[in-house]
Amino acid sequence: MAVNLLGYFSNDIGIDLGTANTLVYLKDRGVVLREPSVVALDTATRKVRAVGDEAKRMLGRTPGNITAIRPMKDGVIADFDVTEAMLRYFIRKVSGSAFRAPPCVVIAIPSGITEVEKRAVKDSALHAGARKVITIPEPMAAAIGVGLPIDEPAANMIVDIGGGTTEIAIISLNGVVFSKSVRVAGDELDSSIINYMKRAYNLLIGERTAEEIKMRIGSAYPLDEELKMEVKGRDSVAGLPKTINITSQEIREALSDTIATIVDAVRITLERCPPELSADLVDRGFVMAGGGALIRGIDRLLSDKTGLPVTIAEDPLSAVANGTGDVLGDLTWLMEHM
Ligand SMILES: Nc1ncnc2c1ncn2[C@@H]1O[C@H](COP(=O)(O)OP(=O)(O)OP(=O)(O)O)[C@@H](O)[C@H]1O
Repeated sequence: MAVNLLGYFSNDIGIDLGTANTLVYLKDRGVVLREPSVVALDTATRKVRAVGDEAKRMLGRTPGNITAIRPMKDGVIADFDVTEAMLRYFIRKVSGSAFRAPPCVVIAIPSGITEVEKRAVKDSALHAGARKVITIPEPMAAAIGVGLPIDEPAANMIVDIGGGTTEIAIISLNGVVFSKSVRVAGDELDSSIINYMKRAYNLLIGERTAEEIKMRIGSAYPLDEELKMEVKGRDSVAGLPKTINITSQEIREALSDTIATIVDAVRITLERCPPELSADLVDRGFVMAGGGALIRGIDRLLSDKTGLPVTIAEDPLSAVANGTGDVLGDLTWLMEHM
């Protein structure tokens, strides 16, 4: 067991409390938990029936007495009690009986969050069993997690496309020079697919099917080899189950408006960048993180639209969690800089 800089024996943890997924990083061990941020509740008593993977399988498939919800919506806490129950479940799951003392928890939060929302996240973690809670802005954690040299007097730019929010930041000398957070990301892409299927084929599909379509054939840029997929849902007119075949070209078109919003946010960030830092970005470009970085061709599209080199992080889904884990080793740095 490690001794941290505050002098306690602990198994301190870092948490990426995401709208889509929650990741927990255990000090000296790495990412030990990666589960959907979903909770299934008993509709009448609001008692928690399942959390994480098990609850996600229930989304859209629950009988009347169970409700499966995502307590973090659009990058903020939509349901405090349920978020707290979820955090408690995850913290207990990674700690088991291993913690001799309650852990110090570093939580990454969206940069656009209000003070009230920030307080709510901290309180949830404290009630969930943390000894001390320190928050770090998501893009800062992502930049650290992908290994950008944020302490240098030079522009380090990160674009993190998550489930509920896209976070863009330019960091220099351990500080955020400019950041932008838009509540448009993976979930909005799923909604675009749901709307398209309804409009074009009278086919009603659920969130999980839309996400699967996005992952299997979604793209932001023409593909060398276009893809096809069979989709099942309910015909909104006949009311019966129906199967149709769709192409990646159609889905690209369906996603285009939402992707354009993300591109605009990146451009606005670049327009606000001080000139010396803009000059750095010409060569250094920016790094993409978050699950949205895995949309085929998004790096190419952003590179075309900005004229900058774009790199996708090696493991984009773990970037924020890895960043919270990296700073666990130096909590005094974190307290001085956050
Ligand atoms: N291969 C893939 N292709 C396209 N999208 C993907 C892929 N894998 C994951 N995603 C999407 O990435 C999103 C989740 O990313 P991530 O886990 O980084 O978000 P989060 O941290 O939970 O959300 P936020 O940062 O908004 O709080 C989901 O919308 C998911 O559908």
